[in-house]
Amino acid sequence: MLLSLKGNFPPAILALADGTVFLGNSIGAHGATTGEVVFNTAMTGYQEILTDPSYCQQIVTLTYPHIGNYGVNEEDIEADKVHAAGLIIKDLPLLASNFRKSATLTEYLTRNGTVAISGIDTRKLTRHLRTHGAQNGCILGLATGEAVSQALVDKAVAAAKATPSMSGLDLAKVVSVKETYEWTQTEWKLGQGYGVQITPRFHVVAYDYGVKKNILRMIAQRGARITVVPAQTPAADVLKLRPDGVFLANGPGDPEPCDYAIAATRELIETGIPVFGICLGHQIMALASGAKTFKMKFGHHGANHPVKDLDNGRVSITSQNHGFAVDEKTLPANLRPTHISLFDGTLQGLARTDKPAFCFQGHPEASPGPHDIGYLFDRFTALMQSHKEGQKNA
Ligand SMILES: NC(=O)CC[C@H](N)C(=O)O
Repeated sequence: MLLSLKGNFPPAILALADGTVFLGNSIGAHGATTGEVVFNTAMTGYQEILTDPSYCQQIVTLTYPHIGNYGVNEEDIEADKVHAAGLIIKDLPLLASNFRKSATLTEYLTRNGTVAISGIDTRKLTRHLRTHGAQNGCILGLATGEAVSQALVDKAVAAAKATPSMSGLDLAKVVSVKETYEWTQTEWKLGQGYGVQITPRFHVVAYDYGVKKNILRMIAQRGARITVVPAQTPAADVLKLRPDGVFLANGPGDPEPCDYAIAATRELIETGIPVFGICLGHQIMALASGAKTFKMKFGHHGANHPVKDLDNGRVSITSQNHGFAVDEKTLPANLRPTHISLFDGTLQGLARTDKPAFCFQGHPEASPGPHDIGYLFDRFTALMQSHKEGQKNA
């Protein structure tokens, strides 16, 4: 087998469950990893992508060809560790440079125990996934001095085939925080770093199904102190905290088996407290309202997805990361579509017609990605403001 070694990196094998095999170099931890192989088309933001808890048990292929050129830093993290099950890239530049750089991508992957492969024809792999759908895979990162053999290739294919399907997997409770905590950090500013919310106007309870830090920062930035609670917290415990609004986070896995989250959300929406859901939170809100979700062929993962706001016709370029979607045909009468994807027409946003509750399938916190749809956080703040005023006048 032909294999070009670059920068003394040992060989690595990428195998898909259908038996397709790619050879490359191991640029992270040595060992084996398995997961659903998905592709993300964002040009920047690999550190945010790797640390997004929604990628738990997924191996991410980045279609942008140069990954690692600005290294990693201590600030651009969406969780305290890498959650992606593995990384597949085309080219790892041997020089990484940025004023905030604290380590190289390889050092970071190795430190986090993340198996990663470079030198892959990611264009070919992505076309394969687009044609045949997302499928499970295995990366085998060999140790220095180890050689690729047919036995190792067979082992990688067998591991890919043995990986359980993402459908039916409840991973929200796996990645969720186990204890409640308070959050006050606000958005990052050049020269200042992250800020702190010291004069909150609202109290938000955020369900952690695998929450990205930048979502919490954007809510805090708009005047909220946040209590983050574990995924399985019952609605009654949340109500005891007397929130002005409830946030349902993004998260990994299939939304359908998250029965505890669906039940709690149904109860909370009924109380009339403003509720805002993002991604998995959007799917949970839809399920709690009586709609159904389905597994998409290869999902949406990128930072350039056009989404149309059906209320005003405005098109936003958005960040996306989901493999499931809400089925428009199953929407009950009190759930109205607010946004659709201009790539494939799937549902991107919903609002309850009878309660102050709305949700978005993409990622308005845009970390990484364009900030076009950040107005949804303002919508949540406005709902909390009028709810508070309504309570005062009642
Ligand atoms: N980013 C997310 O919250 C993803 C939601 C869900 N796990 C999906 O793949 O559709």
